Amino acid sequence: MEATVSSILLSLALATFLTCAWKAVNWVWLRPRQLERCLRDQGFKGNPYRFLYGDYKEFASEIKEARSKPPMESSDNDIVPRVIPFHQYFVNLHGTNYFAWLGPKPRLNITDPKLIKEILSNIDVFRKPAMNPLGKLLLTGVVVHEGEKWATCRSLINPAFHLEKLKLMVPAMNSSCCEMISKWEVLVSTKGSCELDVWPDLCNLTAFLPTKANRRMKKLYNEVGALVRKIINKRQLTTNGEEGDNDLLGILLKSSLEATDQEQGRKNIKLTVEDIIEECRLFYLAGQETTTALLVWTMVLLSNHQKWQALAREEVLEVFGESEPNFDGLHQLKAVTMILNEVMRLYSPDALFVRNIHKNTKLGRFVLPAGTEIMVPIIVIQHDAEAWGEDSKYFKPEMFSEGIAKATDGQGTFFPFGGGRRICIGVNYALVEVKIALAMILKRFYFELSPSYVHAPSLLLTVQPQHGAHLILQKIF
Ligand code: HEM
Repeated sequence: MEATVSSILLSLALATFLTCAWKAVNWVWLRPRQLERCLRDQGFKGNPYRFLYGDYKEFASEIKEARSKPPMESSDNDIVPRVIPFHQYFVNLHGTNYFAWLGPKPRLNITDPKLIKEILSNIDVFRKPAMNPLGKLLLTGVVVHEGEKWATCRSLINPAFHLEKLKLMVPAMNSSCCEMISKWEVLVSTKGSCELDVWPDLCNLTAFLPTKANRRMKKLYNEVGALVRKIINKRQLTTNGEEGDNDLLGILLKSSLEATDQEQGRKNIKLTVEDIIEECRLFYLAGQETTTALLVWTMVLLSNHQKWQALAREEVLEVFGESEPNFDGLHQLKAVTMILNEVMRLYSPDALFVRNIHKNTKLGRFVLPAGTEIMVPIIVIQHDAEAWGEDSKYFKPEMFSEGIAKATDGQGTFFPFGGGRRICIGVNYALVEVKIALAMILKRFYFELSPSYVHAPSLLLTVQPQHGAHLILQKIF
C-alpha cells in the first residue's frame, strides 16, 4: 500500500517536472523557432534566434555606443540614429521589414502608416505588452490597463481633461511658471544676461508639485500618494489652486473624483482610492517627462532659428500684450502652434510605442503569430523623407501653416500623441501648459545656445538632452 502511494507521488512529481520542463523548452527554444519560421515565410528578416538572449547584446551595445558618441552639430536634427540606435542597426542589416529578438520574443518594426492606423484602431487585438515587475513600479493605471478596466478608468478620468477643466488650471500653471521666471530674472539682473542649463528648471516647472521635483521614484511615489490620500480623506479640494503645493494635482484630482462620483452613480462602477492614486502618479510621470521634453527642444530649436523665435514673440505680444497668458488667447497663437507641431515632429517626446500580439492576428497582408510584439517608431515615420520630403530633417514650421491634416496629406504620418481610442489623454493639457510656459518665457527673455551647449539627444523614457540644455538668456526690457 505504502509502495503504491509513493509510486503515485513519484509519478505525479515526474509528470509535474516534465510539464514544467516542456513549457520551459517551448518558451526558450521551440516557440521562438516556430515564430521565426512564420515571420521569415512572410518576408520579414532578422538575426537567427539565439538561445534565451536573442539580440539583447546588440541592443545593449548599440545604446551604449550611441550614448558615448561625440556630440552632433547643434543644427543637426537627424537624431534617429542616436535616439533609437538599435533601429538603425537592424535596418542596415535587414531592411525596414525587420524583426529583432528581445530574449525569446520577436519584435517587428512596423512603419507603414496604413498598418499603424489598423493597429491603433483595434485596441482589443493590439494590446499594450504586459509589464514586468520593474515596469509596474514605474507605470500603472490607465496607460497599462486593458479591456473593461481600461474603458472604465479612461471614461472616469476623461472629464478631468475637458477644456472647461483645463481653463481652471491656467492660473495655477501661470503661477508655477512665474516662480521659474522670477528665478531667471534674478539670474540675469546683474549683467542683463546669463548662461543657464534650463533643463532642470523646466523639469521642475512641469511637475505637478511646484515643490522640488524629486526624481527618485520611491520618494516621488510616496509624496504623490500621501498628498492624494490627504486630499481624498479631507475632501479639501479647491478649484482655484489655493491649496498651495498641490494646485495642479489637486485640480486634476478633484475633477477625477467628481467624475468618479457621477459615473459611479450611473454605472455602478467603483474606482478605489488606490486606483485614483495610481492614476495621479501616472499623470505625474507620463505628463512631466513628455511635456518637459517638448518644452526643452522648443527652446533649443528656437535658439537655432532666431527668425521663428522673433515671430513667436511678436505673436505672443500681439495676443497678450502686458497681461499674463489666458486660456482664450492661447487659441490665437498660430505661429506658436506651428512651431510646437514641428518640434514634436522632429523631436517626438515619445520616440516609439509597442504592442503585443496575443492571438494569431491579421495585419494588412500579414498574419502575425501570437507571441510577437510590434514596435511603431513614431520618430522614424515623422523623419521619413518619402512622407516629408528630401528636407525632412530641417526645421520647417511653415509646413503646419494650414494644420496637421494638410501637412500630412491625411496620410497619418504625424502622431506624437499616439492615436485611436488610446490617444494620449493629456494632449490638450500638455499643449496648454507648454503654450503658457513658452509665452511667458518669450515675453521676458531672448534666448540662444550657449557655446557650452552639447547637442546629444538621447532616449531615457522620453527624448532628452543628454548633457542638459545650456542657453544664454537675455532680459527683454
Ligand atoms: C508633449 C506631451 C505628451 C506627449 C508627446 C505624449 C505622448 C503620448 C503617447 C504617444 C501616448 C500613446 C502611447 C501608446 O499608444 O502606447 C500617450 C498616452 C498617454 N498619455 Fe501622454 N503625452 C504627453 C503628455 C501627457 C500628459 C500631460 C499626461 C497627463 C497629465 C499624459 C497622460 C497619458 C496617459 C494617461 C496615456 C495613456 C492613455 C491610454 O492608454 O488610454 N500624457 N501619451
